[in-house]
Amino acid sequence: MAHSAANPTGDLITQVLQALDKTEPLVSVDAFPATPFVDIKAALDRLKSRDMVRYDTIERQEALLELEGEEIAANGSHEARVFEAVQKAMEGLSVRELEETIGDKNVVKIGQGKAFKEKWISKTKDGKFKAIAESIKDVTRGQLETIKTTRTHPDTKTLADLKKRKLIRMQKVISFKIHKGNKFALEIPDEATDLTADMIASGSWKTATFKPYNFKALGAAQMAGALHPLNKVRAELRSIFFEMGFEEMPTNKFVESGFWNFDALFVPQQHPARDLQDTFYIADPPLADKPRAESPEDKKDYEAYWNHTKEVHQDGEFGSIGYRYPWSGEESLRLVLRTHTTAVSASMLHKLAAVEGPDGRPPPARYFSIDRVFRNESVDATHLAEFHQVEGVIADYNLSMGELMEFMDIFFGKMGITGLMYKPAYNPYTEPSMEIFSYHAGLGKIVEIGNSGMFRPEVLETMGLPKDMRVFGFGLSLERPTMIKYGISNIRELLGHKVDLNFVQNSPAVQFSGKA
Ligand SMILES: N[C@@H](Cc1ccccc1)C(=O)O
Repeated sequence: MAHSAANPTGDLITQVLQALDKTEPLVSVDAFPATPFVDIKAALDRLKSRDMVRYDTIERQEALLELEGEEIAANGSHEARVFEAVQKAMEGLSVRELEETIGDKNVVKIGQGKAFKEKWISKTKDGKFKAIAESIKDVTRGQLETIKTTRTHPDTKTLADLKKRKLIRMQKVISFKIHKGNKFALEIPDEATDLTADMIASGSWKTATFKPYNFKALGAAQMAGALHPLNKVRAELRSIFFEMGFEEMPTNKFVESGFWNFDALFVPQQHPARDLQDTFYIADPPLADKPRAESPEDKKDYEAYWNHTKEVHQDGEFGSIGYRYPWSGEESLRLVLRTHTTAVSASMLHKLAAVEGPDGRPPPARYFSIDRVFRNESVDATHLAEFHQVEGVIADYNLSMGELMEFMDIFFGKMGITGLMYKPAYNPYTEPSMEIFSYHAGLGKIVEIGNSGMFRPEVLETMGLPKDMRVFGFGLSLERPTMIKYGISNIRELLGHKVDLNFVQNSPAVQFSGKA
């Protein structure tokens, strides 16, 4: 908005008024050929709103000389130059001599042909050019000179002709034809912007000139709400999940029991992830109630599931020998800030086990969530104690690893990430587990983009899911793709109190194009 054109200098306004005082109507391109159109218009609009001028917009075609046209206007047409050179040499000129005199082979080549045709020159027996005309008239040069000064030519045929010869070009010029308005004066009078109490008291309002309202003026740009870059990427990812048939999981609880965050996922109670260094524990209240149904429709026996989980940890089942340690019920009830949204996936899968599909068995399902998780990490440029996890879970009968890798290709392909690579990894709840990598051309290196795996029978069958139902899960952070997308190297630019609001306000929308 603060463009200079919207606020023309007083100088230009004074110049317009003075020029108009002498010449009326005044044509802006003639009076101010070098002043930008927008500046003139802004000045005129200011004067017009005060009834000091009236103006009409006029459009006209102007003829401008091309480079060759300029040269002819300055030095004469090719044929005229040939004639003049030949006429000056008493003995006539050979082609080479002519070329030397004029210094441009091209001028000689075109010029001598035309000069012959016009019967200005002829050739002697010894091959020299000789002038035969007394004098000539260089019509083209004359026409171009006229155009150079007037930017047009009275004969439209001449204009068309010169344009065809590429000596001139036509250009549309917008100009203003300006007349004096009813309140014309040589300068804008002093203007009051507001009617004040003082003016009313003194009566000066009666004679004051008020600045006219400009109802067309745009208001100052307002700072409106803007989606945070993480939200923009999140929205894009959600639409990819929905498009691929996923259902969104309810991830509204940040606090979970150790049971859902760890035990249901067959994470042993001595696992380092459960250490204070890795997990935030809640002090008050320290313990959750035993797992239970949260809605009357949920007919699962949570108490039995809790006990069954204990048995599988201690002694194993479903082909597993278990961990062989005394499982503590109290440890499983300790409240934690969830360390992954897989805690929610666990409770979703447990519920799925009770759903009867058309054939009486749990139907295939696809769940996803994108929400916050917490880890007791040392904070650095790329790690905070909290981040957003993108999680997907696919449950189906007889799923194979090949199908899952195919799915990953499609899913990440939609985000523009291609050429996935896998590395065997370890999660207590999946076997096999695979870290997912991709080559990032922008960074010039291979980056880890996620973690994945097939849930173990100890997890699924304890929940009551059928043996031949396989469940594949994967997780990635929302921050990583967002940082890459926006070229951010420090996570604090994205999260926390140091975030630059201008960046949030102006970050472009993300559209995963499906291209890397
Ligand atoms: N929970 C894993 C991601 C994951 C989800 C589901 C299966 C396998 C892995 C993580 O936090 O990295």
